[in-house]
Amino acid sequence: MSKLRVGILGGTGMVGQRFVSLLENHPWFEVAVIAASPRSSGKTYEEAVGDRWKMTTPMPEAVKNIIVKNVNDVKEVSSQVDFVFSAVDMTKEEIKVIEEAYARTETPVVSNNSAHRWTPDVPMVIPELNPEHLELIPYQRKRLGTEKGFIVVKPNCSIQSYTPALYALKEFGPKLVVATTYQAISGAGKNFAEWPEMLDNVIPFIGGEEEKSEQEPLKIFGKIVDGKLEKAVNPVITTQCIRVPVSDGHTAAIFVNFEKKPAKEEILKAWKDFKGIPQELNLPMAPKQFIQYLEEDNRPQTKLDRNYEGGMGISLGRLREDIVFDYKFVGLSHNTLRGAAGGAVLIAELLTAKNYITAKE
Ligand SMILES: N[C@@H](CC=O)C(=O)O
Repeated sequence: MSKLRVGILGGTGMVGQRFVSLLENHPWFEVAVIAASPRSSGKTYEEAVGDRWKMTTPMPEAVKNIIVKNVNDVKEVSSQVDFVFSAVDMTKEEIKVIEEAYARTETPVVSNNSAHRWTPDVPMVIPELNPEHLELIPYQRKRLGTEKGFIVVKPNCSIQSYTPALYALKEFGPKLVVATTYQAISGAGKNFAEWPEMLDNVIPFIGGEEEKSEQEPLKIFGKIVDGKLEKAVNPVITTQCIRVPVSDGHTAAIFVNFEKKPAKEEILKAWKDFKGIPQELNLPMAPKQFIQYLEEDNRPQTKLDRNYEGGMGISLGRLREDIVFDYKFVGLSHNTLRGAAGGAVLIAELLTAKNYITAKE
């Protein structure tokens, strides 16, 4: 089969660059269009990014001479792609409007943005956890008046270091969770050269992050009722989100109470055995082993473990009983791979495998 033609909206920013890197040599997808702000349009991708290339691997040759298009030229961009990834940098309201405009041109949109995460008929998906939420797509298409176009979003990066671990323990009814996240500076789209204040420093505030970290897992745990996603009531989650001087990798320290307290061995087995459709279908970006548990007391560590399974796996450690809660443990996930562009590419692979994304005639 020939590759599907992909557009990257907001291709010059950090997440956009991550999409460009991940799609180099992708077996199913190829970058056909890169779109960005009017400021960048008309320039080659190499010129538009200039010295702001933040990936550790070089810019792929195949994209250097692509002429960047204006992201607001929805019809023109849509006419040249089968679907788009959205990493646009606009206000929430503008993002809502532009992502729907793309969907209405019969172009599926896989978004890294938060704007549509609470739109009731827009699935917010971690492919291993809640692929059944894609069943919202026909309802959404009906609202949009489309046959093929729709929007699917991925959740915030912060929740990925603990939500899979809790979801894998669903049978024991996780009911109360306290999570403190230690978030890398790439989550703010920055590196140390651009944010020297972060060296030797910790900042105890990330705007809007605690609300997302508490609420978004409940949509993932939720169920579809009458074509709308109804969020779950449990687990009740309270968080503190802290920016730490780490380049990549979000860590979370978790305390949890269950309806039925499992034995430690049951938890370890549930994590080890947990897999989803991406593993069953052997999707190109899917980690073979989604969750790894590290026995050493000093793991997981960002430097050693963030790239586990190409940055798409979750690393857990330090599981032990607690004197206040049933258990506590530590989780780690790569925030710009599993937590951002990698998670979105995996969603697009799942959508393709399930025929929600197909080549335009
Ligand atoms: N908001 C997060 C980025 C994840 O999507 C952060 O600031 O780390």
